[in-house]
Amino acid sequence: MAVQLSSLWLPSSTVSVKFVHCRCKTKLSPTALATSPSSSSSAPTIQIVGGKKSSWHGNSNSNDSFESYQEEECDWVDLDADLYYWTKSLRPVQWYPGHIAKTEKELKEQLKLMDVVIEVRDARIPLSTTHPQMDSWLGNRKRILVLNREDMISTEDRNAWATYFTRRGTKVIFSNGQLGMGTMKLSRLAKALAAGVNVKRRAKGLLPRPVRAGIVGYPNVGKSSLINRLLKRRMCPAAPRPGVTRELKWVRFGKDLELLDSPGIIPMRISDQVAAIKLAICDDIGERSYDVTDVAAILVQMLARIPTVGADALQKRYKIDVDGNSGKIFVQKLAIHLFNGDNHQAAFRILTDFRKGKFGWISLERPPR
Ligand SMILES: Nc1nc2c(ncn2[C@@H]2O[C@H](COP(=O)(O)OP(=O)(O)OP(=O)(O)O)[C@@H](O)[C@H]2O)c(=O)[nH]1
Repeated sequence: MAVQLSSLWLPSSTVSVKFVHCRCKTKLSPTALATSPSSSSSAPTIQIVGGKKSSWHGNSNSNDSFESYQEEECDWVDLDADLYYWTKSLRPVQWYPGHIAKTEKELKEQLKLMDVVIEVRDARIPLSTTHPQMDSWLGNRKRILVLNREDMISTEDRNAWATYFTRRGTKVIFSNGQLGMGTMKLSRLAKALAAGVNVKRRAKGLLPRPVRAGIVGYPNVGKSSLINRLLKRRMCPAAPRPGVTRELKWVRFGKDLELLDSPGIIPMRISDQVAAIKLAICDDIGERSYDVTDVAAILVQMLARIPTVGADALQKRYKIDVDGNSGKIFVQKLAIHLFNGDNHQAAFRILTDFRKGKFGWISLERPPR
């Protein structure tokens, strides 16, 4: 079943099926039992590893590494299953402003002109930041996958995703749209992939033309920043909120590459609400589409369970215990403690802290196995 799931690239919520086959070495925690839907079978132990280094490959002690690797994998599978239940009762997150509908239509037209398509995703949530229709839109078109915000995940996460995509035969580049890492490699790869275009043109007696590369992806994943970094000029509007780019725009990079910046597109209806909540946590969807308090509460519950963060990190930062594994109570307590009872402000603080990396370099997804 796990093989089927990974080959279908199903979103994390569906990975819960794998749990059935997983021989977890987890212990029951009374607090998690009281609140966690999946805990009726076994609730994972909250493992506090701390620091920036991800526990993806377990600790350095080789005797323990395989066991801890398996346990942590199980923790993640449990977490994905619980996330599904946590999000079930919430107001669905949906965001489809007018400019996205317009872009989707125009982009399909422009795709015909592209020699290569560069799909940008958020490295913290690579599975949740791909459009379900992307494969059908692109067909056999040459394609490069960029996992941007590489600075926001650990080296171990990066290696795990690199292995996962490489095994699937997908060309993947990690980039940093703020500092420009990966951009030169991206332009070289785009030109190399599309080199055949001018070979064909020459054979027909036509003059060579620049390679056309379209940059597509979800909102706020860093598409415009990547182009600006590559051009070393602010040619495309970029800002820390989704939906800044409103128009398709072709820009020229040197003599032989043309890039299309496009507004972020997401589906009209997001059926996977676990993915939607992750988009909200990572600020990859318009803020009006979700309840900040609900999203922050879920983030707290996630962070408490993520091996490299844990309840201790939350306690240390806010001086508040994660009681009964309830993120909502945590937000309310923080509101009383720091914001005169304003839950919205407290929730916003937690989300902002996560987005600024105050809890370390955290990927919210793991490659399916
Ligand atoms: N930490 C970090 N921030 C980044 C990175 N790339 C982009 N950003 C920031 O992310 C925010 C969004 O970047 P944009 O380039 O506007 O994203 P976009 O995909 O064009 O967004 P839309 O206009 O919604 O389509 C900006 O504040 C960037 O500075 C990165 O690699 N790391």
